[in-house]
Amino acid sequence: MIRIPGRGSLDRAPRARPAVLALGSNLGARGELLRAAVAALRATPGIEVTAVSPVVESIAVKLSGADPTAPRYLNAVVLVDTFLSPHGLLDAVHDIETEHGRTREERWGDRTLDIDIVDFDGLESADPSLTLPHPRAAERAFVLAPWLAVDADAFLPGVGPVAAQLTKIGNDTVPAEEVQL
Ligand SMILES: Nc1ncnc2c1ncn2[C@@H]1O[C@H](COP(=O)(O)OP(=O)(O)OP(=O)(O)O)[C@@H](O)[C@H]1O
Ligand SMILES: Nc1nc2c(c(=O)[nH]1)N=C(CO)CN2
Repeated sequence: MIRIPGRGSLDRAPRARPAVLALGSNLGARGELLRAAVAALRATPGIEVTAVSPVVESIAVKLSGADPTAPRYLNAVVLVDTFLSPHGLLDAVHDIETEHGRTREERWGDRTLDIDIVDFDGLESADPSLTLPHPRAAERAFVLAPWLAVDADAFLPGVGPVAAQLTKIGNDTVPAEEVQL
């Protein structure tokens, strides 16, 4: 069968899709690393950074629970519009992590830079290589609080409004006003 595209599809411009990225760092020059990550996102073809949240600080959560003896984290959320596919965006953020010294020895271990995809245009996916929305975002005030700060109407697919979810779990972050991204 020969498929003849309708006029609409020939004229339709590719659409940039919104995504929500969660950034974290608890090793090295944490603020500098987050700033460098935002610059790298801005420099990536196919990504437009539309908002950068305030920075928050919190105790490191390890697999064994909150660990006050580990270096504290700085976290922020970056909103983007992107022409990349979900996996294309994941590859791009992995490249940025690697360029900034990220190593993977231990699950939830200390790290120079972590960038997670919290939401990609409301998609839901159970693919382990890219689960959407991020399966642990709803339990992380260090994700929800900065996200809410840049989008009062933020909504987590399958969960609901971020404002209500943050009230439910409690906000254990503190503002890190001295760090500007
Ligand atoms: N939404 C997502 N965002 C980022 N990575 C994801 C996502 N869903 C699945 N992954 C996969 O998770 C793998 C491990 O990611 P990473 O090392 O950042 O985990 P982590 O930060 O230690 O833990 P967590 O996923 O709980 O934040 C990645 O290689 C990636 O393929
Ligand atoms: N406070 C805090 N704890 C964490 C964080 C994080 O970003 N902030 N990230 C983790 C794995 O992604 C594990 N624990």
